Amino acid sequence: MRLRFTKMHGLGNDFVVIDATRETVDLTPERVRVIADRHFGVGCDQLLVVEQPTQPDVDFRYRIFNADGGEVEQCGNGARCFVRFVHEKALTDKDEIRVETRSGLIAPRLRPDGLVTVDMGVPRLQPAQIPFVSDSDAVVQPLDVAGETVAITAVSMGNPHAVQVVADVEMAPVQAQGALIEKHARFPARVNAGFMQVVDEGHVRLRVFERGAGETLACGTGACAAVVAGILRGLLVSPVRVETRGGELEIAWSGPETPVLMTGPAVTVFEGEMELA
Ligand SMILES: N[C@@H](CCC[C@H](N)C(=O)O)C(=O)O
Repeated sequence: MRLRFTKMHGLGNDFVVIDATRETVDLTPERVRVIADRHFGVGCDQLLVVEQPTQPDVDFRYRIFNADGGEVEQCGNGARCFVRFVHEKALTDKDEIRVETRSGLIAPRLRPDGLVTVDMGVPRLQPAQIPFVSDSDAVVQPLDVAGETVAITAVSMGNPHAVQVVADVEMAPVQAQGALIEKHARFPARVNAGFMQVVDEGHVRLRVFERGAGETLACGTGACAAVVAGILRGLLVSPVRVETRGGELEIAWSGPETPVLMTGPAVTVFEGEMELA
């Protein structure tokens, strides 16, 4: 199978994007892993597939696969790249697009300055919605990680996040602890592990160990979840500038039962073709 793709990134969180609106693309977890492999394939953190919608009044369906081959519910940086992709491929001329994802509808908007704002939906905070095994719905909950108690806030942006506050994000045990939190038994669907340093009430530094991809240069849903956690903990006031290793996002949230708005860039790097067995 010959696969045409576009390589894109949002703040260095990189994607292979496939247009499946006109032809069916037969993706297996093994094929996704090969495409995402940085030595034997194209290389990416996530693979994004753009399809025709399955629901009325929706423009597209957008599917997301982690580098480990697993299909997931949501991807914030991917949502911004998705909008740029459908414009560059002339699949639509709408600036405001309604998109079906595994976890519901999102509404990205391409702005005149080239940045993309995405309505990422209302964050889910009840343990069962995340899913997180807990008898309590307290904002801050203890999590035992290899004998150490870590204070986390569990948030779903469609996909699950465990956010902790750290003194210095550059010194945080992102690799070692992130890998343990990702597969923690209290997160039955696994989880993205966020490490957030609060600089002031409108500015944080963030690193995320992503489920199915390891640490990435930025995580859009991770940024949304971190700001939600920070506001719920009384540490932040919307809007918040989120500094990642790959660049900055602005995240706005007016509080429970309101959607999170994420604004940031999306970049096309190159187009290519790959032979898939
Ligand atoms: N990089 C993404 C999130 C991709 C999915 C995530 N690894 C998961 O498994 O939930 C983003 O920008 O949000």
